[in-house]
Amino acid sequence: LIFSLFISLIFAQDVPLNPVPQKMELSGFGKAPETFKIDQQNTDKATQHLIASYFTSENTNNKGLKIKIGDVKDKFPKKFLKKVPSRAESYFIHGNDKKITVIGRDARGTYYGLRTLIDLLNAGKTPLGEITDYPDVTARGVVEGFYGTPWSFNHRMRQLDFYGANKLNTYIYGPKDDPYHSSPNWRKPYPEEEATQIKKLIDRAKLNEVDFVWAIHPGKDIKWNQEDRENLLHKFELMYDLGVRAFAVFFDDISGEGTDPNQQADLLNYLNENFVQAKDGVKPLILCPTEYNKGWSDLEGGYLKTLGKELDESIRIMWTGNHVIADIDQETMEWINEQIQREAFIWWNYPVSDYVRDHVLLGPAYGNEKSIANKVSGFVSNPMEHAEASKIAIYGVANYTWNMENYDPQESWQKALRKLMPNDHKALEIFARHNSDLGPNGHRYRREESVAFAPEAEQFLKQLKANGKVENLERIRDEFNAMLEASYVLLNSKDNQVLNKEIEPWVEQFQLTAQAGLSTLNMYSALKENKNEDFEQTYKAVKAMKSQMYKIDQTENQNPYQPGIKTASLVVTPLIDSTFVILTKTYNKRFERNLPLRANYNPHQGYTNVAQLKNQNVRLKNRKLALNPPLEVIKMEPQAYLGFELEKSSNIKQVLLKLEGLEDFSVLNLEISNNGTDWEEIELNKKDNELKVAVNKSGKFIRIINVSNEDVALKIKEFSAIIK
Ligand SMILES: CNC(=O)C[C@@H]1[C@H](O)[C@H](O)[C@@H](CO)N1CCCc1ccc(F)cc1
Repeated sequence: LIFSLFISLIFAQDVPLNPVPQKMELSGFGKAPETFKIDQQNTDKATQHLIASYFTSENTNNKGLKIKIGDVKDKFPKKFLKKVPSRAESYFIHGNDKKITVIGRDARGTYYGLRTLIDLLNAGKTPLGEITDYPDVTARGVVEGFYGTPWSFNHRMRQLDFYGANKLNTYIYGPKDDPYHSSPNWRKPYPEEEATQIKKLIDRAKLNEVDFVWAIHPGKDIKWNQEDRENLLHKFELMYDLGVRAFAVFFDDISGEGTDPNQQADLLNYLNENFVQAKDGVKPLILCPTEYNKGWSDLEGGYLKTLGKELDESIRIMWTGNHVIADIDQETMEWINEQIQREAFIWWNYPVSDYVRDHVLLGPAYGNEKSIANKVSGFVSNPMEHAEASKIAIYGVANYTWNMENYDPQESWQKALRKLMPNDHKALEIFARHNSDLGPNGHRYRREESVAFAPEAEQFLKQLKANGKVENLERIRDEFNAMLEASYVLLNSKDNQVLNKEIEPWVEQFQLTAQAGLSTLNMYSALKENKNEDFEQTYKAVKAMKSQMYKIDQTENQNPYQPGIKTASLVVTPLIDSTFVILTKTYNKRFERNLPLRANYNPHQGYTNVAQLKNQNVRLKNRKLALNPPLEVIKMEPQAYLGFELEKSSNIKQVLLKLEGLEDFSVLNLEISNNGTDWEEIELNKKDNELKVAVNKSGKFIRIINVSNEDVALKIKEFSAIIK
């Protein structure tokens, strides 16, 4: 065993076998010859296609190294046949300098054996000895189940090829925003064009030994009656006619009638009897329950217990873990499997980013325990809307689900980067290691980021705050330089234009971040040498970079949820912003200057004569300019005012005001102005303290002003302006 482990270690470093096989007893490798002679037994279409695509007239002839490939039903030496593991999709390879034998337990096993052999041949090697291999998890792959722009047809075709190459066998089609998957059109057939595309996807899936699972999401408006039962059956028939042979029913993220577990179970059992069992070649049904995580399950209600009791045992039940976004451990599985009386089918909500859309999640796929292989009936990843970038995590899931106990997140991550960008993987690594955390979010799910750099950043800030001098300036500068250079290599790389297109805005933002970092370090040096002109010059440069970043953040990736482009948000960006403020504060104090401290660029300022609110921050998000609501009570003397100064005169669409603690609202006027001296009052219905005022006038200044001759005390819950 030690020996075979030793070999597998060499293997792991030396030949990126996707994924790492379970067991290899090799005396080493042969040098792959120029030509081969293929002797294939009754292989299936996918294997024939793979053979034809790799062994061409270029590299096959009668004198070539023999490769005999087939499955356990074919004629092979007994001593080999008995070595083929009994599990589905397993294979056995024997190689010496005369001949290579590949035997699959079944068609898919043969295909995977050939994939492993081709990985070796691509590395110029042949196996000398034996490889015995099988998947740890039955269903392995991806559920396209996110909110946002569904993947394109071309991206899906690429994904299926990636799954075939990495032994993933499941792709569940369930994009939340596809109207024919969900309400209102789940009852309707796909239009001609989409139907044709689905047919092509199914054929491509077959050629990659991937089950294309078509999911329906009827729960928002399903009626528990015969009509809708027929509607669902009819839609499944239509999808069957397109070639779908695996089906799922999602009841997640719904409320109302559709959530009834007895009705859900009856429907699924009905579909199972009248469709799955009635037709040939259809895989077991998959259900995504309404209570799909422990945080949302109401035990007294008995929802999960009901499903566990009522649902035919062949039907898989999906589960995201102890929370909507959660990593999976032993305890998670023991709890849910007991509830539903079967092994749950894991829906891992990573690297999905539809709740942190301004971030890309490019880090290692880590956090799931390695002891759960026989506790799950499936493990699929819900990815980002950025299909190509999601491959980094998906590659990790491929390794994790095939050979779980040997899974190494870091090693898989490095291999994935090389798969995606064979030449410029180093640049991608530098970019990816600073683009992996999600930032603060409602699910409180976080990832490591800038791991190696974080201690340096911490030390730098600590010393800068303590005594204005730092010892690791060079190491910080090196990282910013590496980031800058990586951004140019990435933007210029020909390795993977599809990936480039997806991450380009983030790479541009990353480039500006690196430049802002380097210039902030120049501010540090200029301050230390009292080169005040240099300091102010490089200060201006940083502000200029920040305004460019702001423009990217306001124009790219605009969506109603988390618009914009955030990069390196956990360690690098905070380091730069904090350093910038500390240095500017020090400079202002030392030389009696008052350079604005705000690191982050915002063209609009607060505008007030209330001392309390001098530096009250204003936030611009998606055309909405909001005052960060001050928590304390504000005292406004007569003629005191509070509001905004815009970068330039703009159309002010609407003003929103939520105030508290005001008896008589008439003391305040809402006014706008183009020059800060001539003010125009905007009519307010001064009775309620929650106001949405349509303005639709252009102005550069917006304010509320105390027009009485009494002091006014009030609390501002919201004061914002919609600018178009
Ligand atoms: C297994 N099914 C899911 O995970 C459903 C959805 C989508 O798949 C989405 O991609 C994912 C992560 O954002 N889930 C979160 C949904 C949380 C949510 C839903 C409704 C709310 F009101 C608040 C949060």
